[in-house]
Amino acid sequence: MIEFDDVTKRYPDGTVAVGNLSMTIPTGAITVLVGPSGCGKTTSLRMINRMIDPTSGTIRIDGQDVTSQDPALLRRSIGYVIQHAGLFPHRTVVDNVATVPVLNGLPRKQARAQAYELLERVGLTAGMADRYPVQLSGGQQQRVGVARALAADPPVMLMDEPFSAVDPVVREGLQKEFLRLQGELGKTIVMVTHDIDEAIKLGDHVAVFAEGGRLAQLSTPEDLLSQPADDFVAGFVGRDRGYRGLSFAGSADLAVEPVTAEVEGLRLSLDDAGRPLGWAGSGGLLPTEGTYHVGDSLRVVTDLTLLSPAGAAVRVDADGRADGIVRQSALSAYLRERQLGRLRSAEA
Ligand SMILES: Nc1ncnc2c1ncn2[C@@H]1O[C@H](COP(=O)(O)OP(=O)(O)OP(=O)(O)O)[C@@H](O)[C@H]1O
Repeated sequence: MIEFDDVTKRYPDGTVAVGNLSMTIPTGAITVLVGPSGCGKTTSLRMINRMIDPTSGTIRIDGQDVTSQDPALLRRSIGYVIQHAGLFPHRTVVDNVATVPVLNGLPRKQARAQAYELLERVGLTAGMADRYPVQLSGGQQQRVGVARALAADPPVMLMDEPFSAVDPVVREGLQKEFLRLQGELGKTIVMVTHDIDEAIKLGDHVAVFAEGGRLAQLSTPEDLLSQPADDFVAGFVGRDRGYRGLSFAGSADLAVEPVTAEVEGLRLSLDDAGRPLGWAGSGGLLPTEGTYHVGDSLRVVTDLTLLSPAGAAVRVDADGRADGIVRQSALSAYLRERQLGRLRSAEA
């Protein structure tokens, strides 16, 4: 657990980058700091590993005040990943990853063997390990950055815009890999981004910062979307928060109709095994535009009803056989009831 206790950072020119910040960052989860430019996210992150010291207040990691620890040793015990990876250009990839373990006293041979393993774990081939950073793509360099931060097996990792320097496709791949890795490792991760979508996708908890390092809200992504603390948060989260919030809601409770039901003059056509072929009507066969499974979110179902020529989503079982349909009207009645329930329970 990382605790900020009434932390303020005032730079010598008088700028208050972080003002009276108190928050608790839980162990073993991803907490994302998000907010507009200049609101103190990076300053807050860097105060955790003492790259910046607070003007007042205390930061504790597992109860221990960070200022009571030697800054160099503290930094080696905390993984740190930055935008553009920040690799040592004159060292090979494998040596980049092995650097901190060697500084920590691990024999070089062992550190390199471990580095090869880590590089494989983040999706890089052994052939890439002996190259220099400049010989890798931006996305590959970011992977090396993550491997390097993980090399000393630190319980805490700080990540400052780790995926922002790559194109959207590579970025999505890196985000997925990162979540998979975190699922295995369960580190305490603090990540900075200015991208609210990334925060919602990656964060178990999201801290929204406002001007002057003021913490506007710290909550789960779902609560952030459904119950923003104030107008600033609501505005920052964006206008389609209702729709985006549906990605956190399961569809298992949503009632389905039999696959034989007629919808808007169309009927689902099935193959011999019961798998959907399309919507059949007087004009011929129209595509279903996708199907969903019982484990999918309400966002997936909503999207399908928007795309479907019948305005209905088709549910399939594990073998791809259609086992129900949901029409827009039924979905919207369900969503309305759900929202009313949420508002009532928030009031109570
Ligand atoms: N060394 C410094 N001296 C004076 N002011 C600084 C210094 N470093 C940062 N600041 C100011 O402190 C405020 C917070 O900066 P910080 O880098 O923490 O913001 P941020 O939220 O990470 O921004 P961004 O998303 O643009 O990276 C900004 O107004 C910035 O200009």
